[in-house]
Amino acid sequence: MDDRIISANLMMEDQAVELSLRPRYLAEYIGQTKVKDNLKIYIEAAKMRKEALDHVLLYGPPGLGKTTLSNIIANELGVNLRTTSGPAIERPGDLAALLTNLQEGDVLFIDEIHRLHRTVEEVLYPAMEDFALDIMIGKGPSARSVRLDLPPFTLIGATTRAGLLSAPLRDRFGVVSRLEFYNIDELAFIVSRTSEILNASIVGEAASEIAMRSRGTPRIANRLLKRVRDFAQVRGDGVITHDIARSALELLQVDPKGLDSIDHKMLYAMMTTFAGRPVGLDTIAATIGEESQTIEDVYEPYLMQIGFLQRTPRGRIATENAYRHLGLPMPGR
Ligand SMILES: Nc1ncnc2c1ncn2[C@@H]1O[C@H](COP(=O)(O)OP(=O)(O)OP(=O)(O)O)[C@@H](O)[C@H]1O
Ligand SMILES: [Mg+2]
Repeated sequence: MDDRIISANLMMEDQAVELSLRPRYLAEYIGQTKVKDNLKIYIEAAKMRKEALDHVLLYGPPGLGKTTLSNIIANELGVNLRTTSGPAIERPGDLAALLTNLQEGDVLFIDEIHRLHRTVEEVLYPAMEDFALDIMIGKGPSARSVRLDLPPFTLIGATTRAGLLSAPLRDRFGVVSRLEFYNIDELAFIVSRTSEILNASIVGEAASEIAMRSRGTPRIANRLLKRVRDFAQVRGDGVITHDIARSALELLQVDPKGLDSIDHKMLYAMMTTFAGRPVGLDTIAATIGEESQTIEDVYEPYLMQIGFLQRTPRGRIATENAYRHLGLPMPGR
């Protein structure tokens, strides 16, 4: 079970509050400038032509704002948004029902689109390409296929694993956008914005402190802020000062780079047990008791982003920066 405070995955405690924290328009959506600037133009153009926006694929690590952005796109277009997810669509008929209920220009959002069943995916091809639904009528030799027209619509697919998408599906998206980790300033801005919505007062340094430890991820920033706010309420007078933020984050065992005890354990093992030699993903997974998939999709991207981990053909290695961060000498130096 993934219950690390620095987990980018959606946790129970996030659910209630995330809805109220979600920016509703592009102007409120912080960062991701390139993605935003492109979308702005495509949305404007689609509105001018009174056409459905091209299909959009959003990919990137969890918690960076894919679901949020999909909601914003529908809002900006002024259309309805229908939300579903890959694993939730069990049969082709389920997808057909969703598609036939769309109105012209609507957005259909499919989260975790890499987990669509093959048979369902095949229904999606003509729907995306020709706004058509091919339905089989009858069985056996007398079976025939009938084509049903669909209203023009926009499919937005979201995935943490673009590499798992089949080529025919990927090729049918006109807009493919990769969301990046946020920088400290952007995260500090998000933390301040969230504090305002939560009616909590926070000083600038405290917002930056939380931002630095949020692994480039708004979801983590918001979660850390909520925990720190609790400390400020119980230990202080409610104001989130720099001192309170720092000591709360220390108690939560999130270090200044956003690493927790499990990251430390993993890096330590790589540096000592494996003496700096390349280590395979599965070995790392066994060492820290986490699934390989989770490490690869969620934890590794950030460690690579901050230059603590490198992938080599023979396995993962910790970098000099990582040794320095943990205060260990690099082997052979
Ligand atoms: N650009 C942003 N500006 C402000 N807040 C943001 C931004 N992006 C994300 N957030 C906040 O982070 C939270 C998580 O974002 P969201 O649920 O959209 O991530 P996601 O990429 O869909 O994650 P997952 O991969 O788990 O589905 C949102 O509730 C929102 O409050
Ligand atoms: Mg999401």
